[in-house]
Amino acid sequence: MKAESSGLILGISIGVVIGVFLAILALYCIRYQRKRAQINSSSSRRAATLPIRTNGVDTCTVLSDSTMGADSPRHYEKSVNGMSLWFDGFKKSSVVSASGIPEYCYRDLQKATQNFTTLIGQGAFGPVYKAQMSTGETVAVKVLASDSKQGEKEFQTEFVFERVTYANLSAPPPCGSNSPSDDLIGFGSPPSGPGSCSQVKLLGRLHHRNLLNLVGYCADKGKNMLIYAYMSNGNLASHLYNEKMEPLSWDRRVHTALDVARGVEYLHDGAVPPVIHRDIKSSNILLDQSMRARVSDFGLSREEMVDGHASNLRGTFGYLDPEYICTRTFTKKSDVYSYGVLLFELIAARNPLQGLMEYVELAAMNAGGGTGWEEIADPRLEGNFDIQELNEVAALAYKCVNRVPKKRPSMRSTVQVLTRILKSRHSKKHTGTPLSAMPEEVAIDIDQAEGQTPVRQLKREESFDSMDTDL
Ligand SMILES: Nc1ncnc2c1ncn2[C@@H]1O[C@H](COP(=O)(O)OP(=O)(O)OP(=O)(O)O)[C@@H](O)[C@H]1O
Repeated sequence: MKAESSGLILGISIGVVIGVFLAILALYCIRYQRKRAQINSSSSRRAATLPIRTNGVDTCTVLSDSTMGADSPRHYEKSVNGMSLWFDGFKKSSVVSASGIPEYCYRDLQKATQNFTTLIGQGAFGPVYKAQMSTGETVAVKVLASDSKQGEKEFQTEFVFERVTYANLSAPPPCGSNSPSDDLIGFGSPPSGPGSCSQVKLLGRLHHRNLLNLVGYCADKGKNMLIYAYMSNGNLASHLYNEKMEPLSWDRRVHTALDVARGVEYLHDGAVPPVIHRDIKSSNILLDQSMRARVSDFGLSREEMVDGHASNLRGTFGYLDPEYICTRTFTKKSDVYSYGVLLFELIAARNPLQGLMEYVELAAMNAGGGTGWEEIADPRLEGNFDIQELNEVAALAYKCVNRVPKKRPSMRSTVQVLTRILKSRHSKKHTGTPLSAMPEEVAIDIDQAEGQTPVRQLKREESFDSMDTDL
């Protein structure tokens, strides 16, 4: 009996020991499996976020496609390694430079522009050509005229953007003015030079649906060229002033005003460090194939010439903030002034160099209490506009051109006012219409007006980028 019970105890003990051993083994196996799974997933995540490398050159930044529309040379179809076709097509001839922007060789651009015969425009920088890349993408190539001092400066400004702007800021302002006001853009610390990572960050991060971004450049065989997304509907000025073109509808003009306001708002409040455009004007607003506007030439400024001599003033006469002319201090509010002139151009289709603002001042004497601005409306509109809306846009424009910079609204406020105008237009027209039933463009504008993507939270450019991809 005793032997029997001690055998039983021994059996139970052995059973317990084996059970515990098996449980420990099972736990160990589970933990091992989990760890393996974690290692696998983190290594694949790492692979997915590795910066683009082309020809062994690190880009320091992954290029965003957030600015790309249908006209863009980079409507990405991701290839296996995460690089776009845009790069793949040019692997042999282009490299992604240290600035993060792909560099192309002269020969390829010569071929793409049929030996530079496809002229589409001429600016102070030099001629602009339409180019058909071998991938089938269409781009615009700005060639720096070899005799153009302006162009050389501009190339430097656009390409070595941060360095030049910083240098401008640190120069003592002329006209006895004080150092730049708090309003003025500033860069935290001097960048370390061309090709540095701080420069990469600036150029690589200026992405917005309403900005025309640099998509490549060429510095080969003594030629400097800048490559941009091709905007098939040209510039806004030609739509306003070319009698051969269909006049823009009032509706399109308000949407254009909002697109531009959003692009500039991004430069002022979304970009880090903030950027002042310095040359907002209708010829710097380009229209894509769906007539959405993109602001071009941001951050650079041409020097105005007076009787063949450099005036020391950057920007374009007719759009220049009078306060800047006096103090030589350019602020965000100087951009707001130029934007106000552009708004009046949209309303009246009159060139600022041909007395637009004198015309506006005359009309302002009669306009008051939110009425009376309709007398300056573009005759080609043939009265096809909502009078109240036109008066609201004109009142906003008039605030933007206030002589006192502090009384001008911020670009963020202009975006809010314009979205409110669009919102009330559509609620008047479609009372009770759900947003989802409205045309996409309108729904997007109203969405943002209602703060579904609160701008205040979009201080960082990454947030603006993610907003762009929604557009
Ligand atoms: N990306 C583009 N897509 C289509 N057309 C373009 C593009 N870039 C420029 N153009 C055309 O070329 C013209 C000249 O452009 P550019 O930026 O060199 O000068 P601008 O802005 O018109 O004048 P300025 O140099 O005096 O400021 C533009 O007005 C536009 O018609």
